[in-house]
Amino acid sequence: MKLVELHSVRHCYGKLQALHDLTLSLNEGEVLGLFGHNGAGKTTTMKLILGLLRASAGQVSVFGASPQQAKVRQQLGYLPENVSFYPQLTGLETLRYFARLKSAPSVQVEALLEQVGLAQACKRKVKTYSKGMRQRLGLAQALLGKPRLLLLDEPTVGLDPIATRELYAMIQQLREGGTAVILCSHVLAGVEAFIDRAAIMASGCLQAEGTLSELRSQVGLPSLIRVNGLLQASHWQAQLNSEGFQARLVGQDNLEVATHNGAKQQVLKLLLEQGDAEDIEVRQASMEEIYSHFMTQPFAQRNAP
Ligand SMILES: Nc1ncnc2c1ncn2[C@@H]1O[C@H](COP(=O)(O)OP(=O)(O)OP(=O)(O)O)[C@@H](O)[C@H]1O
Repeated sequence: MKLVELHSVRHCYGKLQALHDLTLSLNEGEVLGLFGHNGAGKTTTMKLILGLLRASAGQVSVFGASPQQAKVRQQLGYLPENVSFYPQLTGLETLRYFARLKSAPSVQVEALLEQVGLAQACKRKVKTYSKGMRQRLGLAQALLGKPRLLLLDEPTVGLDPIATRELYAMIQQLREGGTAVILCSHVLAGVEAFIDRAAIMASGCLQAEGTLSELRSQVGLPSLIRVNGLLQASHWQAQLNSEGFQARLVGQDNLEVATHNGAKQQVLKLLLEQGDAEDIEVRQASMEEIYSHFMTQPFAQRNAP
Protein backbone atom coordinates (compact mmCIF):
# COMPACT_ATOMS: atom_id res chain seq x y z
CA MET A 1 0.00 0.00 0.00
CA LYS A 2 1.14 3.53 -0.75
CA LEU A 3 1.48 5.68 2.35
CA VAL A 4 0.28 8.78 0.54
CA GLU A 5 -1.59 9.02 -2.74
CA LEU A 6 -2.65 12.17 -4.51
CA HIS A 7 -4.62 11.52 -7.64
CA SER A 8 -5.45 14.32 -10.12
CA VAL A 9 -5.58 16.82 -7.30
CA ARG A 10 -6.58 20.39 -7.95
CA HIS A 11 -6.59 23.12 -5.37
CA CYS A 12 -7.96 26.62 -5.72
CA TYR A 13 -7.68 29.57 -3.36
CA GLY A 14 -10.66 31.54 -4.63
CA LYS A 15 -9.88 32.25 -8.29
CA LEU A 16 -6.25 31.23 -8.02
CA GLN A 17 -5.58 27.64 -8.99
CA ALA A 18 -2.57 26.60 -6.92
CA LEU A 19 -2.45 22.93 -7.99
CA HIS A 20 -3.24 21.45 -11.40
CA ASP A 21 -4.06 17.73 -11.60
CA LEU A 22 -1.29 16.68 -9.26
CA THR A 23 -0.65 12.95 -9.05
CA LEU A 24 2.01 11.91 -6.58
CA SER A 25 2.63 9.07 -4.16
CA LEU A 26 4.88 8.11 -1.29
CA ASN A 27 5.92 4.63 -0.20
CA GLU A 28 6.37 3.37 3.34
CA GLY A 29 9.66 4.50 4.92
CA GLU A 30 10.62 6.64 1.94
CA VAL A 31 12.13 10.16 1.95
CA LEU A 32 10.67 12.31 -0.81
CA GLY A 33 12.24 15.65 -1.65
CA LEU A 34 9.59 18.11 -2.81
CA PHE A 35 11.21 20.93 -4.72
CA GLY A 36 9.97 23.91 -6.70
CA HIS A 37 10.17 27.67 -7.06
CA ASN A 38 8.42 30.08 -4.69
CA GLY A 39 4.68 29.66 -5.10
CA ALA A 40 5.03 26.32 -6.95
CA GLY A 41 2.48 24.68 -4.65
CA LYS A 42 4.66 22.70 -2.24
CA THR A 43 3.11 23.99 0.99
CA THR A 44 -0.38 23.60 -0.47
CA THR A 45 0.47 19.95 -1.27
CA MET A 46 1.69 19.41 2.28
CA LYS A 47 -1.40 21.02 3.77
CA LEU A 48 -3.63 18.74 1.70
CA ILE A 49 -1.73 15.70 3.00
CA LEU A 50 -2.03 17.03 6.54
CA GLY A 51 -5.79 17.48 6.12
CA LEU A 52 -5.45 21.24 6.79
CA LEU A 53 -6.92 21.93 3.33
CA ARG A 54 -9.45 20.01 1.26
CA ALA A 55 -8.77 19.43 -2.43
CA SER A 56 -11.05 21.29 -4.85
CA ALA A 57 -11.00 18.14 -7.04
CA GLY A 58 -9.23 14.79 -7.09
CA GLN A 59 -8.39 12.37 -4.28
CA VAL A 60 -5.97 12.61 -1.38
CA SER A 61 -5.43 9.50 0.68
CA VAL A 62 -3.02 9.06 3.59
CA PHE A 63 -2.50 5.57 5.06
CA GLY A 64 -5.37 4.52 2.80
CA ALA A 65 -7.84 6.93 4.40
CA SER A 66 -8.90 10.56 4.28
CA PRO A 67 -6.38 12.89 5.97
CA GLN A 68 -9.31 14.54 7.75
CA GLN A 69 -9.69 11.44 9.95
CA ALA A 70 -8.30 11.84 13.46
CA LYS A 71 -6.58 8.41 13.38
CA VAL A 72 -4.61 9.58 10.32
CA ARG A 73 -3.67 12.97 11.71
CA GLN A 74 -2.38 11.38 14.92
CA GLN A 75 0.29 9.63 12.88
CA LEU A 76 1.53 12.77 11.15
CA GLY A 77 4.24 15.16 12.25
CA TYR A 78 4.62 18.61 10.71
CA LEU A 79 7.31 21.23 10.87
CA PRO A 80 5.83 24.34 9.24
CA GLU A 81 7.91 26.82 7.29
CA ASN A 82 7.49 29.62 9.81
CA VAL A 83 7.59 27.91 13.14
CA SER A 84 6.42 30.09 16.05
CA PHE A 85 6.04 29.44 19.75
CA TYR A 86 4.96 31.30 22.88
CA PRO A 87 8.07 33.34 23.68
CA GLN A 88 7.52 33.29 27.46
CA LEU A 89 7.49 29.49 27.71
CA THR A 90 10.70 27.50 28.07
CA GLY A 91 11.62 24.85 25.50
CA LEU A 92 10.59 22.16 27.99
CA GLU A 93 7.23 23.82 28.74
CA THR A 94 6.62 24.29 25.02
CA LEU A 95 7.20 20.67 24.21
CA ARG A 96 5.09 19.50 27.18
CA TYR A 97 2.30 21.74 25.93
CA PHE A 98 2.46 20.22 22.43
CA ALA A 99 2.69 16.71 23.90
CA ARG A 100 -0.63 17.32 25.71
CA LEU A 101 -2.21 18.69 22.51
CA LYS A 102 -1.06 15.67 20.56
CA SER A 103 -1.83 13.20 23.38
CA ALA A 104 1.78 12.05 23.11
CA PRO A 105 3.37 10.38 26.15
CA SER A 106 5.19 12.99 28.27
CA VAL A 107 8.22 10.68 28.59
CA GLN A 108 9.01 11.50 24.98
CA VAL A 109 9.55 15.18 25.78
CA GLU A 110 12.96 14.98 27.42
CA ALA A 111 14.22 12.31 25.02
CA LEU A 112 13.29 14.50 22.07
CA LEU A 113 14.94 17.58 23.56
CA GLU A 114 18.08 15.47 23.92
CA GLN A 115 17.73 14.14 20.36
CA VAL A 116 17.52 17.63 18.82
CA GLY A 117 20.36 18.97 20.96
CA LEU A 118 18.29 21.24 23.20
CA ALA A 119 18.64 19.38 26.51
CA GLN A 120 21.01 22.01 27.95
CA ALA A 121 18.82 24.92 26.87
CA CYS A 122 15.43 23.37 27.67
CA LYS A 123 14.85 25.55 30.75
CA ARG A 124 15.51 28.77 28.88
CA LYS A 125 12.62 30.83 27.54
CA VAL A 126 11.98 30.37 23.84
CA LYS A 127 12.35 34.14 23.30
CA THR A 128 16.06 33.72 24.07
CA TYR A 129 16.48 30.96 21.44
CA SER A 130 18.32 31.54 18.18
CA LYS A 131 16.54 30.83 14.87
CA GLY A 132 18.31 27.49 14.64
CA MET A 133 17.29 26.54 18.20
CA ARG A 134 13.65 27.39 17.44
CA GLN A 135 13.90 25.24 14.32
CA ARG A 136 15.21 22.33 16.42
CA LEU A 137 12.35 22.82 18.88
CA GLY A 138 9.98 22.77 15.90
CA LEU A 139 11.47 19.49 14.80
CA ALA A 140 11.10 18.01 18.31
CA GLN A 141 7.43 19.12 18.25
CA ALA A 142 6.97 17.40 14.86
CA LEU A 143 8.48 14.18 16.21
CA LEU A 144 6.14 13.96 19.22
CA GLY A 145 3.99 10.83 19.08
CA LYS A 146 6.51 9.01 16.83
CA PRO A 147 4.80 9.93 13.54
CA ARG A 148 4.68 7.42 10.70
CA LEU A 149 4.93 10.30 8.26
CA LEU A 150 6.86 13.49 8.86
CA LEU A 151 6.34 16.59 6.74
CA LEU A 152 9.15 19.12 6.90
CA ASP A 153 8.65 22.49 5.22
CA GLU A 154 12.02 24.22 4.81
CA PRO A 155 13.57 22.54 7.86
CA THR A 156 17.08 23.87 7.21
CA VAL A 157 16.11 27.56 7.18
CA GLY A 158 18.19 29.31 9.82
CA LEU A 159 20.40 26.30 10.48
CA ASP A 160 24.16 26.61 10.23
CA PRO A 161 26.01 24.04 8.07
CA ILE A 162 26.73 21.69 10.99
CA ALA A 163 23.16 21.87 12.29
CA THR A 164 21.95 21.22 8.73
CA ARG A 165 24.11 18.11 8.53
CA GLU A 166 22.83 16.97 11.91
CA LEU A 167 19.25 17.47 10.75
CA TYR A 168 19.87 15.36 7.66
CA ALA A 169 21.51 12.70 9.84
CA MET A 170 18.41 12.72 12.02
CA ILE A 171 16.19 12.27 8.94
CA GLN A 172 18.35 9.32 7.96
CA GLN A 173 17.91 7.76 11.40
CA LEU A 174 14.16 8.26 11.21
CA ARG A 175 14.06 6.64 7.79
CA GLU A 176 16.02 3.68 9.14
CA GLY A 177 13.40 3.44 11.88
CA GLY A 178 10.66 3.25 9.21
CA THR A 179 9.40 6.86 9.28
CA ALA A 180 8.51 8.28 5.87
CA VAL A 181 9.46 11.90 5.26
CA ILE A 182 8.40 14.59 2.82
CA LEU A 183 11.11 17.19 2.77
CA CYS A 184 10.34 20.47 1.13
CA SER A 185 13.36 22.68 0.59
CA HIS A 186 15.02 25.31 -1.56
CA VAL A 187 18.42 24.20 -0.33
CA LEU A 188 19.39 21.49 -2.78
CA ALA A 189 23.14 21.31 -2.22
CA GLY A 190 24.02 18.01 -0.59
CA VAL A 191 20.40 16.82 -0.37
CA GLU A 192 21.03 13.89 -2.78
CA ALA A 193 22.33 11.57 -0.08
CA PHE A 194 19.24 11.94 2.09
CA ILE A 195 16.34 11.46 -0.30
CA ASP A 196 15.02 8.37 -2.06
CA ARG A 197 13.00 10.25 -4.65
CA ALA A 198 12.42 13.80 -5.75
CA ALA A 199 9.33 15.55 -7.08
CA ILE A 200 9.88 18.84 -8.88
CA MET A 201 6.95 21.23 -9.07
CA ALA A 202 6.46 24.36 -11.15
CA SER A 203 3.38 26.59 -11.21
CA GLY A 204 1.22 24.00 -9.47
CA CYS A 205 2.19 21.16 -11.83
CA LEU A 206 4.47 18.21 -11.35
CA GLN A 207 7.38 18.74 -13.73
CA ALA A 208 9.26 15.56 -12.91
CA GLU A 209 9.34 12.79 -10.34
CA GLY A 210 11.58 9.81 -9.70
CA THR A 211 14.70 8.47 -8.03
CA LEU A 212 17.86 10.41 -8.67
CA SER A 213 19.08 7.91 -11.21
CA GLU A 214 15.71 8.02 -13.03
CA LEU A 215 15.83 11.81 -13.09
CA ARG A 216 19.45 11.79 -14.24
CA SER A 217 18.62 9.56 -17.16
CA GLN A 218 15.58 11.72 -18.01
CA VAL A 219 17.61 14.92 -18.15
CA GLY A 220 20.56 13.28 -19.91
CA LEU A 221 23.06 15.58 -18.20
CA PRO A 222 26.65 14.34 -18.51
CA SER A 223 28.77 12.96 -15.69
CA LEU A 224 31.93 14.97 -15.13
CA ILE A 225 35.25 13.18 -14.91
CA ARG A 226 37.76 15.41 -13.17
CA VAL A 227 41.37 14.40 -13.75
CA ASN A 228 43.91 16.12 -11.52
CA GLY A 229 47.69 16.29 -11.87
CA LEU A 230 47.85 14.97 -15.42
CA LEU A 231 51.14 15.37 -17.29
CA GLN A 232 50.55 16.70 -20.80
CA ALA A 233 47.00 17.63 -19.97
CA SER A 234 46.62 19.76 -23.10
CA HIS A 235 47.72 16.82 -25.24
CA TRP A 236 45.08 14.67 -23.51
CA GLN A 237 42.48 17.37 -24.04
CA ALA A 238 43.19 17.45 -27.79
CA GLN A 239 43.12 13.64 -28.00
CA LEU A 240 39.84 13.29 -26.10
CA ASN A 241 38.19 16.07 -28.09
CA SER A 242 39.34 14.50 -31.36
CA GLU A 243 37.61 11.28 -30.21
CA GLY A 244 34.35 13.20 -29.74
CA PHE A 245 34.46 13.81 -25.97
CA GLN A 246 34.12 17.24 -24.39
CA ALA A 247 37.31 17.87 -22.46
CA ARG A 248 38.40 21.21 -21.05
CA LEU A 249 41.56 22.26 -19.30
CA VAL A 250 41.26 23.46 -15.72
CA GLY A 251 44.53 25.14 -14.82
CA GLN A 252 47.66 23.62 -16.34
CA ASP A 253 47.43 19.98 -15.47
CA ASN A 254 43.79 19.25 -14.70
CA LEU A 255 41.11 18.16 -17.13
CA GLU A 256 37.35 18.02 -16.91
CA VAL A 257 35.66 15.61 -19.29
CA ALA A 258 31.90 15.60 -19.78
CA THR A 259 30.68 12.11 -20.65
CA HIS A 260 27.42 10.31 -20.98
CA ASN A 261 26.92 6.90 -19.40
CA GLY A 262 28.09 4.74 -22.30
CA ALA A 263 31.31 6.70 -22.75
CA LYS A 264 32.22 7.06 -19.08
CA GLN A 265 33.89 3.65 -18.82
CA GLN A 266 35.70 4.23 -22.10
CA VAL A 267 37.24 7.52 -20.95
CA LEU A 268 38.14 6.12 -17.53
CA LYS A 269 39.78 3.06 -19.07
CA LEU A 270 41.84 5.23 -21.39
CA LEU A 271 42.96 7.53 -18.60
CA LEU A 272 43.72 4.72 -16.16
CA GLU A 273 45.66 2.63 -18.67
CA GLN A 274 47.59 5.34 -20.47
CA GLY A 275 47.40 8.46 -18.29
CA ASP A 276 49.44 9.35 -15.23
CA ALA A 277 46.89 11.35 -13.25
CA GLU A 278 47.38 11.93 -9.54
CA ASP A 279 43.67 11.64 -8.93
CA ILE A 280 40.47 10.95 -10.87
CA GLU A 281 36.99 11.74 -9.58
CA VAL A 282 33.64 11.17 -11.22
CA ARG A 283 30.71 13.43 -10.40
CA GLN A 284 27.15 12.77 -11.53
CA ALA A 285 24.60 15.53 -12.13
CA SER A 286 23.61 17.03 -8.78
CA MET A 287 20.05 17.68 -7.59
CA GLU A 288 20.68 21.38 -8.25
CA GLU A 289 21.62 20.69 -11.86
CA ILE A 290 18.64 18.36 -12.37
CA TYR A 291 16.36 20.98 -10.82
CA SER A 292 17.74 23.78 -13.01
CA HIS A 293 17.26 21.60 -16.05
CA PHE A 294 13.55 21.08 -15.32
CA MET A 295 13.03 24.71 -14.36
CA THR A 296 14.23 25.80 -17.78
CA GLN A 297 11.69 23.52 -19.51
CA PRO A 298 8.40 25.10 -20.59
CA PHE A 299 5.89 24.81 -17.75
CA ALA A 300 3.07 22.40 -18.48
CA GLN A 301 0.55 24.89 -17.23
CA ARG A 302 0.75 28.30 -15.65
CA ASN A 303 -1.28 30.00 -13.03
CA ALA A 304 -3.55 32.75 -14.16
CA PRO A 305 -1.87 36.09 -13.43
N1 LIG B 1 -4.02 31.15 1.81
C1 LIG B 1 -3.83 31.47 0.54
N2 LIG B 1 -4.68 32.29 -0.11
C2 LIG B 1 -4.51 32.61 -1.41
N3 LIG B 1 -3.48 32.14 -2.17
C3 LIG B 1 -2.61 31.33 -1.56
C4 LIG B 1 -2.72 30.95 -0.19
N4 LIG B 1 -1.70 30.13 0.11
C5 LIG B 1 -0.97 30.01 -1.00
N5 LIG B 1 -1.51 30.71 -2.01
C6 LIG B 1 -1.02 30.80 -3.39
O1 LIG B 1 -0.93 29.48 -3.91
C7 LIG B 1 0.23 29.29 -4.70
C8 LIG B 1 1.07 28.15 -4.13
O2 LIG B 1 1.52 28.57 -2.85
P1 LIG B 1 2.37 27.60 -1.90
O3 LIG B 1 2.51 28.28 -0.58
O4 LIG B 1 1.76 26.25 -1.91
O5 LIG B 1 3.76 27.56 -2.68
P2 LIG B 1 5.19 27.05 -2.19
O6 LIG B 1 5.72 26.19 -3.29
O7 LIG B 1 5.10 26.42 -0.85
O8 LIG B 1 6.00 28.41 -2.13
P3 LIG B 1 7.26 28.86 -1.21
O9 LIG B 1 8.45 28.08 -1.69
O10 LIG B 1 7.39 30.30 -1.51
O11 LIG B 1 6.91 28.59 0.22
C9 LIG B 1 0.93 30.65 -4.72
O12 LIG B 1 0.57 31.34 -5.88
C10 LIG B 1 0.41 31.34 -3.47
O13 LIG B 1 0.40 32.75 -3.63
